[in-house]
Amino acid sequence: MTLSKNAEKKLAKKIKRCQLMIAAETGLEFTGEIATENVVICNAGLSTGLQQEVLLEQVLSYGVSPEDVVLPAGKSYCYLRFRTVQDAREEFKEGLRDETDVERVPPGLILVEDFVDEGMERALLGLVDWEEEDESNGSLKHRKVKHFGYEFLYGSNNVDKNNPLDRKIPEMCNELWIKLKQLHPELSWHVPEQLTVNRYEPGQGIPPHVDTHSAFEDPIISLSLGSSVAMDFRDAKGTHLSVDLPQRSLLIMSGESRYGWTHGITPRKMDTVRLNNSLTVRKRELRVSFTFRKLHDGPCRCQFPTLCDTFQSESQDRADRLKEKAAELELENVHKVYDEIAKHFSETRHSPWPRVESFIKSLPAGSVLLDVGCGNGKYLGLRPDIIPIGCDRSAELLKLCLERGHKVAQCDCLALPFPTASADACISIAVVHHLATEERRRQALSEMARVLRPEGRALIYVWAKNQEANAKKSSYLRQNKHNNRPEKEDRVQVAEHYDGLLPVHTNRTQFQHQDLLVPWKLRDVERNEQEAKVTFLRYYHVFEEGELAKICESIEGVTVVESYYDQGNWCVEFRKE
Ligand SMILES: O=C(O)CCC(=O)C(=O)O
Ligand SMILES: [Fe+2]
Repeated sequence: MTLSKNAEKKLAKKIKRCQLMIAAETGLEFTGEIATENVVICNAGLSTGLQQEVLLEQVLSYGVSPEDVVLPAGKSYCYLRFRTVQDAREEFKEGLRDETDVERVPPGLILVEDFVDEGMERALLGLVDWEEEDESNGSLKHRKVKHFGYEFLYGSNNVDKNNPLDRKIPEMCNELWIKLKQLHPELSWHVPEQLTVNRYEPGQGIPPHVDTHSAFEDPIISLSLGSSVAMDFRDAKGTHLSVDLPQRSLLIMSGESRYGWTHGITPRKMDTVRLNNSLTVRKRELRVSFTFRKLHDGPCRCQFPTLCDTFQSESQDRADRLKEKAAELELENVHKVYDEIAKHFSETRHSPWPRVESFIKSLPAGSVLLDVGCGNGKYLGLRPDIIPIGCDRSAELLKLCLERGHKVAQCDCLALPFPTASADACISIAVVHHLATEERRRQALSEMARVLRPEGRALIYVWAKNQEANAKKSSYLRQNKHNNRPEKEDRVQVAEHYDGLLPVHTNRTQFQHQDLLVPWKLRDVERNEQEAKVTFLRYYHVFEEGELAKICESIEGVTVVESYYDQGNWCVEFRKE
């Protein structure tokens, strides 16, 4: 618990008083253990000005939701009534965690209690004239702010480096750095260039945010003056920690707490404070915080991509580049490769996959079956009583189909040369994962839906990123005869004719990335040497669970009938309405 010793004592006394009063009024005894479905919260009742919503919002965020909240008229306590004693215990455990749990704070967060004394607090508060209207006032609807050095732009949580303010950080603050350096010499602390003073009336707050990574150095510090407050921290996994910031304490957000968690203050008039095994509410007073930041130049290189502006913009750049280069990438690293490896590839592709075969076997006689990306045509000859038509981009693979007497057409799956509603069924096995953007993958699936007649069915297979679903290795991984392990160096190899970086996968190992190049090693027959091999790199986008079904569902007139995992593939059967 982050209360000063004094406040802690005061609160403990108050709680004891409260308990005695409730005991006298109701004849109940306090045990500290839960034996019924009721949990009493002291100093949290109608007479303390508590609103039910405030209580619910806070209690719900900790554990099981209560069936009922009882706020007896004119009393300073309330009851939470749970469905079962078990639920009440859960809540008690969760909401009123023991001392160590309550002290949980985001990693890297340091709280220095009583960082300034009351004299310094008064002096600092006196620095800001809230009546004065000038360029350093931020225009915010719900709270007042004043900026020094640079304006902190709350829209972007950034500053305009080219637009410094005339008003600099007051000199009085210098003693804060000296003290901080003495207390925490391990911090790479720089003298700040920017100060934002936030003024929160009770009931006001600040939305969850992260101070833009690339704009400011680590750490960011914030001094709480005038009132204590609970600050909410949330990480990418959804963990929520409420950290109590006592009056006159200094909050230091460094490392993970600076980069991997958002921080914010929920707008409300009181906070739930947990002390030992008790819960109580504390009214907020006027709080003024001093947040100091040092500007940072260049990109951020943190380990927390979810909240990192640099990572987000760089990955957007990568995605944009990939979009532009998608067709080129597919030409070089899919179509040309299949033409080169057609014969060898075909030798490795004989037996039909059982569930694809049973899909084909389930079709009524006379059905027109379209195989989009038919390869060597291994699914075209399964039934003499249907009309299978294959299509593929690779002329060399189509030659093999023709040799086997199949009917095939050469085309790109993004534009099928077949009339709308002309096929009864469609299969596309291990094809859509060769398309380099989600837009193109959706386009191919939409084309299949278009050519299907109403009620027509399609079966799609794509490679799964996870090759070990249900703790069982896929046949692809099981063929790892040489005990291959992912090779680090290979991952940054540049794909020829593609100006982005794509990792090169190590065959027969789990996928490390979603977009990658998979090597195909071909014996060099020209040189007729057993060992001389040429490596071709095929582009793949391997699918996450649910990804394929989600795209199919987003196509108008398509209903997903089944979505399943089969030997390292994500598979969807869909029907056209
Ligand atoms: O009031 C505080 O302590 C924090 C303010 C804050 O997060 C900010 O200004 O970015
Ligand atoms: Fe902030």
